[in-house]
Amino acid sequence: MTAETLDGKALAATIKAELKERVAALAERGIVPGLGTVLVGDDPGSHSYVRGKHRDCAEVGIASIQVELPASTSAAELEGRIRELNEDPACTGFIVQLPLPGALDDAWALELVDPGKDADGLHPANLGRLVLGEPGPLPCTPRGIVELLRRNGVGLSGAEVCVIGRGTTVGRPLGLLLTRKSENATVTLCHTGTVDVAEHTRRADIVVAAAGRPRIVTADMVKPGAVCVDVGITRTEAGLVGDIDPSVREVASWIAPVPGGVGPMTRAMLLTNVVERAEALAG
Ligand SMILES: Nc1nc2c(c(=O)[nH]1)N[C@@H](CN(C=O)c1ccc(C(=O)N[C@@H](CCC(=O)O)C(=O)O)cc1)CN2
Repeated sequence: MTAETLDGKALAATIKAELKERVAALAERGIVPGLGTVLVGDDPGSHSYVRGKHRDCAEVGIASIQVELPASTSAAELEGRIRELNEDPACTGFIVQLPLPGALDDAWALELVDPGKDADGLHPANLGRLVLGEPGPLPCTPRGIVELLRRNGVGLSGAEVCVIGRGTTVGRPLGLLLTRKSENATVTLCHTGTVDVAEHTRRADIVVAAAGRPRIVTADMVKPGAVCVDVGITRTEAGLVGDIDPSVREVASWIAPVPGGVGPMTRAMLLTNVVERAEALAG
């Protein structure tokens, strides 16, 4: 078997075209959604992701507000810039690009964001809404994974899903999202304390690898016909390497690759959160 590709790049382009129409409809009512980004430090990956987010905004007609700060930024200064965006009427939603450098604490910064402007769905109040099954912005990567599977006809209800990685942006919220009644999957969340990861992945209909450890999922760990979603990105001299070994293609039915799978969907879901919020504000 050679796995078919879950093409996140193509799907993200379709979603952006859909959003462009919704943004045009808002513009006719005099409403322009505005996405703010707060980028601290000089990590090349973070800079590239934020540039991509603003390119996407331009493509669909969302206004961009960019705050760029040096790695030496103090907690007080960062807090001030976040509070400015909370108050800025042109900014309908914003994100703090993670991870923050040095001693700046990710969780502390996320908590400063007005939950009503939390375009990433990572504020504790919005994660709480996810736990309770209440409406609110959803974390972009988990939402992108669910959308990628759904729009390709991969069934989630009743599926055994093994998620590797318990990080705040992907693994943990993905577990919450997949176990909602609307998704109805059974989730096993593996992490560094899991004794035998392969024992869990081999039982799974869907494996999501979000550990950020190159090629940790190999063909012998995957049930024939399973769907595999690669989220981990490691930059090497040879290029980007995912968490899923290329040999898995011979065993899986579908694979979301790195690059071109979940990454573009993360960006498309950020735009979706921004547009949905602007529509809700417009009434
Ligand atoms: N505030 C946030 N910080 C971070 C998030 C997040 O959702 N919110 N997720 C990641 C980084 N990220 C978005 O910010 C992100 C990661 C990867 C991609 C992407 O398009 N990847 C491409 C490869 C691009 C490349 O690296 O050359 C792909 O997989 O095809 C987009 C966004 C951590 N921080």
